[in-house]
Amino acid sequence: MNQSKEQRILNFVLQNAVRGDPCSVLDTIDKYCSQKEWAMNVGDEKGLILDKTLEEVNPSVALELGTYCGYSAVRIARLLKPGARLLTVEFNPEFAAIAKQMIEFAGVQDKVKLLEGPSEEIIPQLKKKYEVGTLDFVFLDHWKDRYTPDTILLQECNLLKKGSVLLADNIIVPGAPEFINYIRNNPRFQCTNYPSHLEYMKVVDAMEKAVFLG
Ligand SMILES: Cc1cc(-c2n[nH]c(CCNC(=O)c3cc(-c4ccc(F)cc4)cc(O)c3O)n2)ccn1
Ligand SMILES: [Mg+2]
Repeated sequence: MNQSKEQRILNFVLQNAVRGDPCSVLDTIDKYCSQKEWAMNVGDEKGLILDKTLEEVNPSVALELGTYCGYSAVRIARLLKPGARLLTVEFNPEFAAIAKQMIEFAGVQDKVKLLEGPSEEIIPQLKKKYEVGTLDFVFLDHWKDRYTPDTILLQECNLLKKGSVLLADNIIVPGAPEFINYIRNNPRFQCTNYPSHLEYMKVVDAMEKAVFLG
C-alpha cells in the first residue's frame, strides 16, 4: 500500500528535523512542501501573521480547528507561555495520527491536546469534558463552510469572552465568503484583514482577525 503525502511529510521530518526542536520541524515541513509536494499547512508567510497575533494575545487557552499534519499546532505551541495549552481538533483519523507523531517529535506534546472528531461535535464538549472556561484564541483552519456555524456555536456555548481573538486562514483561497460577510457585519466583532499568499504559492490569500467585543 503506497504511502500518503502526509506520511511522506512526516517521514521527511523524522529523518531531517531535530527531535525536540519545533523550529526545525516547521522549517523542514516548509522545505518539503515548497520543494517536493504542496500541502495545506498554513506555511511560513501566513505563519508569521499567526505568530504576531499569538504574541499580541499571549493566550492561556487556545483552540485550533483543523490540525492536518500538526504544522500550526507546533507553530502555536512553541509560542505558548508555561502552563498555557492548545486544544486542536482534527476530523480525519489518518491526519490525526500523523499530527500526533509530528507534535511529539517537536516536543510540544505537553502543551497540546489533539481531539479527534468533527468540530460541531467537539465544540459543545469543551467546557464539561475538556475543562475549558473560555478561549483566549481560536485559529479557524478547518472546512471553510464551517467557519460561520462554528463561530456561532462558540458563542452559543459561551466559550468566548470580551477580548477573545479569532484568526481565520484561507479567506480568499479556498475562500470563506459567508464567514467574511457574517463577521464583518456583526457588531460584536472588530475585524482586521491581513493580505498574504496561499502557502508555498504566489496565489493571493488572506487571513482575518476578529476580536470578540462581548
Ligand atoms: C468539520 C471539521 C473539519 C476539520 C478539518 N481538519 N482538517 C481540515 C482541513 C481544512 N483545510 C483546508 O481544506 C485547506 C485547503 C487549502 C487548499 C486546498 C486546495 C487548493 F487548491 C487551495 C487551497 C488550503 C488551506 O490552507 C486549507 O486549510 N479540516 C476538523 C474538524 N472538523
Ligand atoms: Mg489553511
